[in-house]
Amino acid sequence: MKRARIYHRGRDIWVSVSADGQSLHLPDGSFIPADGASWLPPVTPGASSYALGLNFADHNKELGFAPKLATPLIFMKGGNCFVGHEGDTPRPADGNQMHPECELVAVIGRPARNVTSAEALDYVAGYTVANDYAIREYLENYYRPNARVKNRDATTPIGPWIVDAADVPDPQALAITTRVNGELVQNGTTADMIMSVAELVAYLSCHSTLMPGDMILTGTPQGVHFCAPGDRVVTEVEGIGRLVNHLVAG
Ligand SMILES: O=C(O)C/C(=C\C=C(/O)C(=O)O)C(=O)O
Repeated sequence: MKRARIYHRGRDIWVSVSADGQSLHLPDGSFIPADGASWLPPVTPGASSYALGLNFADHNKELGFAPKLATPLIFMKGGNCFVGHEGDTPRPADGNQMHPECELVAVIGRPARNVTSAEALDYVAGYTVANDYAIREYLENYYRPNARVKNRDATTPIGPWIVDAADVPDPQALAITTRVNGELVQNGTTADMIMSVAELVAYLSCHSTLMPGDMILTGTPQGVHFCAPGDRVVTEVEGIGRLVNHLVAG
């Protein structure tokens, strides 16, 4: 099953999505086409969002970092940075080195505190896709993790929907791709994550109680490709969803 959040007739509502992703089932029992819907980020208001940087050895290598960091690079995302499927993302005038980062996102389903990796996936309700844009000019001379880069308004497209965990037999066996104006610029797999989804849930749950709706962005594979206003950026995680975003001047 898939669930999405849309803006419909003046209301912010959660809907179920047909298996083929083509229609949305409204709470009143009626259906509307998915094409043309006003997609909102499938983020629960008040939930926390954690993100992991440098979780793929090939991406770390292209950026000049060690293949594996001594400690995981965790940062937080505020609600302001999310924008839904088919949304616009502003690229600042001095952000010539802005690049998309396709990521699998795990959504927590029940409170998790000090859970083990072996049991961690039982606490995951579902999965979605994020494009955690980075702006390299803003990263190079600043400490990490960096809110100036990673928490800008509407710079993290997410969605289109959340797929139930029951429909994702192995979150570590999914292709991750990004296409910019049709050109393939990222082509990885969740199999190459340094910390798996289960290890991340367990690790984070030792520091913070993870609550229903909390999200974990799990990092991106190699493929730094600078984008410009006017670009159509499509990030996709196999079996989860295809997220479309439009870069605009900002
Ligand atoms: O891009 C960097 O230099 C590292 C970084 C974030 C990286 C990711 O989001 C990622 O690898 O998925 C940072 O904030 O410093």
